[in-house]
Amino acid sequence: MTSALIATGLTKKYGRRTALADCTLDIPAGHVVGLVGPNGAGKSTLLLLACGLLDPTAGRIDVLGERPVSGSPRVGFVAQDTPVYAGLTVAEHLRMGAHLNPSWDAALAEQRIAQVGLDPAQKAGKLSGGQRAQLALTIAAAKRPELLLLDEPVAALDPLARRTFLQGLMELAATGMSIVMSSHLVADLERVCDHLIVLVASKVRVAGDVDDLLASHHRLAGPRRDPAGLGAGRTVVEESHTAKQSTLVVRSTAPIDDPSWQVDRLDLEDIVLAYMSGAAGSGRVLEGQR
Ligand SMILES: Nc1ncnc2c1ncn2[C@@H]1O[C@H](COP(=O)(O)OP(=O)(O)OP(=O)(O)O)[C@@H](O)[C@H]1O
Repeated sequence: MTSALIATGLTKKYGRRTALADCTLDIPAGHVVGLVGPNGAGKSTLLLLACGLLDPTAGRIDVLGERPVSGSPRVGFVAQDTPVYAGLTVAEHLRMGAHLNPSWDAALAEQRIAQVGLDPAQKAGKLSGGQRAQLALTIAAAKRPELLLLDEPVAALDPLARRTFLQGLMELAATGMSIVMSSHLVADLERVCDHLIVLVASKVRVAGDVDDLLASHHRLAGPRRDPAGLGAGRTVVEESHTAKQSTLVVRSTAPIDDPSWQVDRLDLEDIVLAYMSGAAGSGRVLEGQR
């Protein structure tokens, strides 16, 4: 597996405030990767470090095998607040992109602007939040970077614009571009991402290919009991109990063959929520998994 991004003990402090603490992760290249986690988990900080707009306080980050350099033609970045120059028109943004980026794909830029219905003569300051997001994505994509980093790019988009945006992303991914996208909209991530990372308080709670995560996580419901009896090779991600019933979210590669459990599939959102909930921090690893 080649890596798009490797972080080792990565730490970023703003004065006395720690934004990212001792984060270690490995994001594979050639995938559309969803980065999810609660507010304040450190996702934006990680992406800013990855594109070289911030320097680490401690630890190390490598992006496409190199230390990040701000403005690298190999990495495109769309920040959370989709910054554009209010006084410049859409067409002027594209001309500036062409001027600044040696690998600028003018045909791609013009085709995307037409596809999303942006008026080239419109000043960026007069665009809606969603239109600004589309412009920012177009500029980042037309650099033809090897890695595109997107920080909550669809938060401001209406459902139709979101679908268009995500389709655009899938087209870019089909060209071989690696994409890492943070978002709280897990249903969207399930549509476009083939790899998912759940980051909670700077730590990876779970990471893996979406198909593997969906296949290996189950919700079990049955008469109340101690989950320790589940057997080897099963990780209890989340558990809740009433006087009579136990409900568990379990990661298991082996089938759950005890007929007293009702076993249900989970969607990606269920899995993410299980890892993000407080119980995930103490997820029990049953004997044989250690
Ligand atoms: N410029 C800054 N100065 C001080 N603290 C900061 C700064 N930027 C981020 N932080 C703090 O660092 C922590 C991580 O913030 P970050 O924005 O990386 O999280 P996030 O996972 O992207 O959150 P969200 O989902 O809300 O966007 C938070 O506690 C935040 O308050």
